[in-house]
Amino acid sequence: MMLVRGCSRFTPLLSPWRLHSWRAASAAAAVKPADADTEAPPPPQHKLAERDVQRLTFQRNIGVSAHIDSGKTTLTERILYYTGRIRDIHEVRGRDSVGAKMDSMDLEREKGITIQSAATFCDWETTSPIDASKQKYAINIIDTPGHVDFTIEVERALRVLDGAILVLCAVAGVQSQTTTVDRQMRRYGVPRISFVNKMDRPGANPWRIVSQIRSKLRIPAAAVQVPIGVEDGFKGVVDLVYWRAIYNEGQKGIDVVISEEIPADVLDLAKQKRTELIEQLAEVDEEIGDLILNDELPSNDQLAAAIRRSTIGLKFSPVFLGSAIKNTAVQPLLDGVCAYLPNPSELDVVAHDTNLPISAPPVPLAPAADAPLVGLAFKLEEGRFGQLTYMRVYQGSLKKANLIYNARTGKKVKVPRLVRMHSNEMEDIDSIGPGEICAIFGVECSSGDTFTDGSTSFSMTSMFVPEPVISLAIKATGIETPNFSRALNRFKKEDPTFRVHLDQESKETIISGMGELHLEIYVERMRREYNVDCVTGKPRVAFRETISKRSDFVYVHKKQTGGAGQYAKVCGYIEPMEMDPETGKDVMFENLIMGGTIPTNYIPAIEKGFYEALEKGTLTGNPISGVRFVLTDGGYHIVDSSELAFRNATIGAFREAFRAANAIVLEPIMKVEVVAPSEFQSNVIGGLNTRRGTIVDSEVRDDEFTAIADVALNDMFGYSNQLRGATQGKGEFSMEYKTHMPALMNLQMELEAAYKKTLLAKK
Ligand SMILES: Nc1nc2c(ncn2[C@@H]2O[C@H](COP(=O)(O)OP(=O)(O)OP(=O)(O)O)[C@@H](O)[C@H]2O)c(=O)[nH]1
Repeated sequence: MMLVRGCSRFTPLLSPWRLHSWRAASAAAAVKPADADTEAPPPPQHKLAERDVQRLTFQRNIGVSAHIDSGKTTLTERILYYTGRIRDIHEVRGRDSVGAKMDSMDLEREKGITIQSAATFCDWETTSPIDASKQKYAINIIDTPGHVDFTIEVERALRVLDGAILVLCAVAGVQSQTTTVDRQMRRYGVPRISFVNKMDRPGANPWRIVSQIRSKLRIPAAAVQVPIGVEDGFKGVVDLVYWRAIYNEGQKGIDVVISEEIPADVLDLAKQKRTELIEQLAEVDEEIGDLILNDELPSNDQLAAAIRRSTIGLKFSPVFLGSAIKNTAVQPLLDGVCAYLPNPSELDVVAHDTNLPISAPPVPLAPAADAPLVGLAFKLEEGRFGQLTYMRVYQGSLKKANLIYNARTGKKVKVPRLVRMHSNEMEDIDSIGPGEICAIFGVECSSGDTFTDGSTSFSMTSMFVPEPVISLAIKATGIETPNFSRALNRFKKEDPTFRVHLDQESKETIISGMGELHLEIYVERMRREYNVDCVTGKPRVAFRETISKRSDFVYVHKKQTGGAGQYAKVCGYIEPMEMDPETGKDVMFENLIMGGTIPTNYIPAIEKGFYEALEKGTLTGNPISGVRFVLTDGGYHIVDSSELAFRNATIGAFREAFRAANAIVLEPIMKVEVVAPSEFQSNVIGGLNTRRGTIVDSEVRDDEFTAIADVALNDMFGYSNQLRGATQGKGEFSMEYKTHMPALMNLQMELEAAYKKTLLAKK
């Protein structure tokens, strides 16, 4: 046996090499799936210099994503330890009460869940024979939450990452949140390697998981390793590509031991699985396909190259196996990150030139250091030193004290401080190159803003933001201090899925979000971070209203009451609008007026009026979505027209047109996953049926079964109690937002009647 790595446990934080090597993710959003029918963008305008290529080749920007409790944080902790980034391993909910590095919030450590994504970076020298250079790879990692209530954290991480590790439990396999993460990875075109964790658990079965990846996630996949030992006896893996056995030894598995000798008891299985790997690749990779047709076998390097090509091409996912908690086979996974996931220059990233019409083709960006700067602010955090803005630099370089321009607002700002993040710690830096992630202080902006050096008008598409599904009335106990609104404003700014509004009728502050846990965490953070104790009302479903047909309007707002009058005329139509799958946006204002029938300085007031009208539908008082407002004509009066008059005219016009457009109520539909012992299957299915659930999938394995159903959120209140009763407390469920659907007519009528009653009571 040969001892390959007795890795130094701790590398100094500020190694000179690392100072220049922290890289980060790319606008994977721009990566088109292999079979996309859209035309490929033209090649980037800026060529990469040799030193760009050198730097980027050894750069990886990855996310770790999965269903709740799959072991993402535990895995990331090992990665940081083996790469020398942290001195010791601390467990999630560990007995030492320190907690994992990436769960830095007190609440995360107490609850043992990840709430916010955390970024860090490390270096890795791969053991893979393909890489003879022995140069270390710089890996930026974002650990994301698994709980669906914090899905925006996954969304924004994947928006700016180049590749991902999809973690799956070796027993539970593909779970509901795995399919959500899968969808998010597809949305942003992020190549992924799969990691079947918890191989030490009784009942671990990687082959079932591989087949689930193929059938449920519909991506060709094959194991690139087979396990040596099972469950408690799991002690290493056979690398099927380079045909070697890999074990962990030493303190917490720090030493990687590689042997050419494949243990006799797994030899047949390894041969069979290597053949399966080649067959799967032959389906998606031409070179391997041709070799097989000619009855030839690929060399190890050919096999590795094909895995890399097809993974980056989004046609394949190589599957790795391991046990993070038992410190087994994590290092080979890191080798896999370097070998099979792309570097920032291998992805097509585009921006839109805002000087050109929307229909103009996008402009390709290149991660060249001397190209004009293009960066995307993807996450905001309020810190002790002001706003901390996480930014991915896609093109050009960002330097401390530089002036940068916000493409949305046109504002010019100076970069006062530039840092790299290691969970909650920061490292000051002077500049950062393309393909990297950094954070800047003291720059006011919104999440999703693009920054440039002012020489271009480029703007990048933002991320997908799902609509809230649940809301609560909230108020401070005792006298309300300024901290109450300060906290709400901060949370609203940091998290686009957290909304706050004042209900004009009840005068209550209403907070909305992605689930009860999401809102609960914010209420708790108000108490801890702002010293504001709050009482909350009962959770309410976030219903919405929409229209089902086009409706034209010609509306004159006219008031003559003595003094200055008000006059404004707006003409146009509203029509149903589908959600943009890239951004989640489903409302739009369009101005088609030509020839100045309304002076251009009144158009923003009309747009504002439209967005104001969307806040409250006339049926049930819920927000309106799925509407395009098109302004085609209008009229004004030289003296009596004003911004206020046009705003009021728009609100009046919209309300009138809305009533005529067959307005309906929409309710959130949730994807509910229930896991329980098989003996309770009929109880559980019966329970879901009584809640008008539609069973979309079910699976029985060993003594356990899983049912997945679509159920209206309104019908889910009290489900945990019912499930407990139906399964003697042994059933578990999770749910996540799927879509909004028209509510049944009787529910709509009920909601309308209740709303009318509150309106009447106010009069
Ligand atoms: N048996 C076993 N348990 C593991 C393994 N990895 C993690 N766990 C346990 O699984 C639980 C969840 O681990 P985490 O690392 O918090 O999982 P996570 O995916 O980061 O969790 P969230 O971010 O809250 O979704 C913890 O109790 C871990 O100790 C493993 O390889 N084997």
